[in-house]
Amino acid sequence: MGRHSMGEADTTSQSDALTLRGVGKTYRSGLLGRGPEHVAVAGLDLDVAAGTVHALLGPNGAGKTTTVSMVATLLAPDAGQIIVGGIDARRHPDRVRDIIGVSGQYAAVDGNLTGFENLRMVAQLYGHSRRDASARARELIDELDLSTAADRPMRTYSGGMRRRLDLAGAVINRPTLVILDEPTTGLDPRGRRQIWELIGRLVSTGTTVLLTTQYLEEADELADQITVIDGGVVKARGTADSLKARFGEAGLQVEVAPESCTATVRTALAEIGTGPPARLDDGTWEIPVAAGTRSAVAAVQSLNAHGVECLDAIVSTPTLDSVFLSLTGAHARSGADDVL
Ligand SMILES: Nc1ncnc2c1ncn2[C@@H]1O[C@H](COP(=O)(O)OP(=O)(O)OP(=O)(O)O)[C@@H](O)[C@H]1O
Repeated sequence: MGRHSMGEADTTSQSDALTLRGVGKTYRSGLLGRGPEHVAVAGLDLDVAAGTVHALLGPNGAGKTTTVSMVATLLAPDAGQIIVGGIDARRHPDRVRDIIGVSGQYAAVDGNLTGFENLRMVAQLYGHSRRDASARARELIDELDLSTAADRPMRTYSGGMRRRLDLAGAVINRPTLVILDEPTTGLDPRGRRQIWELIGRLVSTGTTVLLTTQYLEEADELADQITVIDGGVVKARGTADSLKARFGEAGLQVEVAPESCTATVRTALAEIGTGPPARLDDGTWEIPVAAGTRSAVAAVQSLNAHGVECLDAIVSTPTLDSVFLSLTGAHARSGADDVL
């Protein structure tokens, strides 16, 4: 597979590929927009360095799709500034469209056409000659591992294949910024991993990726930087590790002697935890704690002081799930929720 031919972006510096300043969008419903207003995005700032993956992470209704739709020039912001590759998106949306690729627009162009025909058509819509369009379509079909299905009608494709074809459509014009709205929602773990690999390859060629996701492991795996949004505002931003360090809660798993009094264990653990202890089905206990191994020592001491024998105490490191929960009050999607 041609590792370095997929994106062929010309952004090699670490300058910003995308900048948002004070971007806002309010939806107005009712006749002539005179009904209730809904603020979907409010005063959003974002800086995405060239050649990196930036994930917008948030629960349902957080404002992720609205944000990327504005960057993709599919929706006009009411306020603020969006600069893509040095171009003001509100003033020059056509020029921005020339340098971006957007997912979700190509997979279902025509289900009766083959994957190859679909891609060739997309390339022709971008102005490539039929010959160049064919060559580019074949090249991407190889790179996206779709060769065996390339000459079958699209309607026979699995969800994962459609998603890969859609990604091919998004990169066919060699964009410098690729915008992917929930690129793996609904895919099984294998399909999800394939898309992650493709995104990794895109970025290794210098392309910048802005993606939205509700999956923590996706942001954790792919993103150089994560912006957590909820209710249209930024709750936090940083690398996965820095978010975990700042907002994540460590957990302590404790095993006590089987004959121990439940109420006493609860009391002893409550004294050292940062939240209520929970007794799991297998009889072990779990409790959120301030990060650090001292919590395990503190648990043993507290249990001993209450006359409870502690058999084991292990501190687990903070996960992005606890970050998500503490910032948005919602649990993230696990990825197993919505397999096709
Ligand atoms: N066309 C619209 N008219 C009115 N309200 C809208 C419209 N589109 C989105 N909204 C509302 O704006 C808010 C942000 O929606 P958006 O689709 O951007 O969120 P999201 O983070 O992408 O959520 P999801 O993960 O569910 O797609 C939500 O409360 C949504 O109901």
